[in-house]
Amino acid sequence: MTSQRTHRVPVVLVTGFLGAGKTTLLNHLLTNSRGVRIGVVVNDFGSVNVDALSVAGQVDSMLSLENGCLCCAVDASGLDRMLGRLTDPSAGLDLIVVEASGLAEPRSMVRLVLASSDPHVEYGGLIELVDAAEFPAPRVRHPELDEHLRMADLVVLNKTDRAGDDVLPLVRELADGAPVVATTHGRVDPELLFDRIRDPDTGPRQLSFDDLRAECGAGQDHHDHPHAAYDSLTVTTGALHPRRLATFLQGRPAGLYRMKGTVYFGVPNHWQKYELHTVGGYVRLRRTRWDPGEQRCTRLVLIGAGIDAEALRTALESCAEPDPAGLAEQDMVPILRYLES
Ligand SMILES: Nc1nc2c(ncn2[C@@H]2O[C@H](COP(=O)(O)OP(=O)(O)OP(=O)(O)O)[C@@H](O)[C@H]2O)c(=O)[nH]1
Repeated sequence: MTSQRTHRVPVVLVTGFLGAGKTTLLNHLLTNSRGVRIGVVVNDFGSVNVDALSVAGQVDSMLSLENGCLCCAVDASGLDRMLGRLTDPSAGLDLIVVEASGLAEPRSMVRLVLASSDPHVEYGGLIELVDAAEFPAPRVRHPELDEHLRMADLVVLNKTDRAGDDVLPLVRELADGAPVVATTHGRVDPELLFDRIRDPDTGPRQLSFDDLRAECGAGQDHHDHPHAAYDSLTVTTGALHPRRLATFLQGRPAGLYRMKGTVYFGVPNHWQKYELHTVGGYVRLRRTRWDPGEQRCTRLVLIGAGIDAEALRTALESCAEPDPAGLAEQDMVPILRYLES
């Protein structure tokens, strides 16, 4: 192995539609890293990088980008600067994982990494996550998702606990020869990625010129990208009334595909921090702890197509409760049915 080789750090891209489980997979890799030192670049679509908050604390080095898609970068220099900081030998990292936003265009992401002028950067492959339960609906709206599967070096069919048996054969067919691994909660064998560090010959397949031909080339026209039709908004407020939030969730418009973030209820015996995730028809609430000194508040990112952002903001803000300590514990009942066991 030459000394130059030892200084090249594989950069693996993790892509997949909104809510497919990218952060979950990333956290799985980080907690099962088996001594492999991993740097992370997290890119979120909203103005608050919820994904960055979810992985913080577990990672050897993390850089976060928010409010826009990395794939929209006009040139590679922004990503290059970030990758340069992580691949520098002084950072001592073995692998960089870039978690794309759920609306990123994988081809553009690959091009950005391949175009890197940083001699330490080595393209490490594309992992495309598929939400086995929600896959059919976004696929109708975004036929390009089929193509994303064809480009991948590894397809992870996630959330198989929520899906029927018919999805795996379909995804295998669409993946066109790329390996497909069926999982729950992003629990892929980390060796699938780490092997590539130890044995570069098992690295990503070479993408052809056609694969990479600039769909958003010289003119950088992003109208074909999934995110062109999507809006996001961030709502920050105090405590939410659990019943009002439950009603909001039940009546949320179909276009509101994704919600994520932190909810504060402040109801007696429910002072904890709650993480809320909605993906299509799926709603989950997870009880967790506030960090020391963390402000007790609600902060949610909402992402959808054809949504009336201001109406949603008003509707969610009107779930606020100025005196949550005055509520009774049974007010939590309608919302607790979404609580993860
Ligand atoms: N039932 C089930 N839920 C899962 C599984 N994997 C992830 N989830 C849940 O799906 C929700 C979304 O997961 P994330 O990992 O945040 O998805 P993401 O792809 O990072 O989301 P975006 O960055 O917004 O695109 C969370 O509530 C996860 O706990 C799974 O295999 N089964």
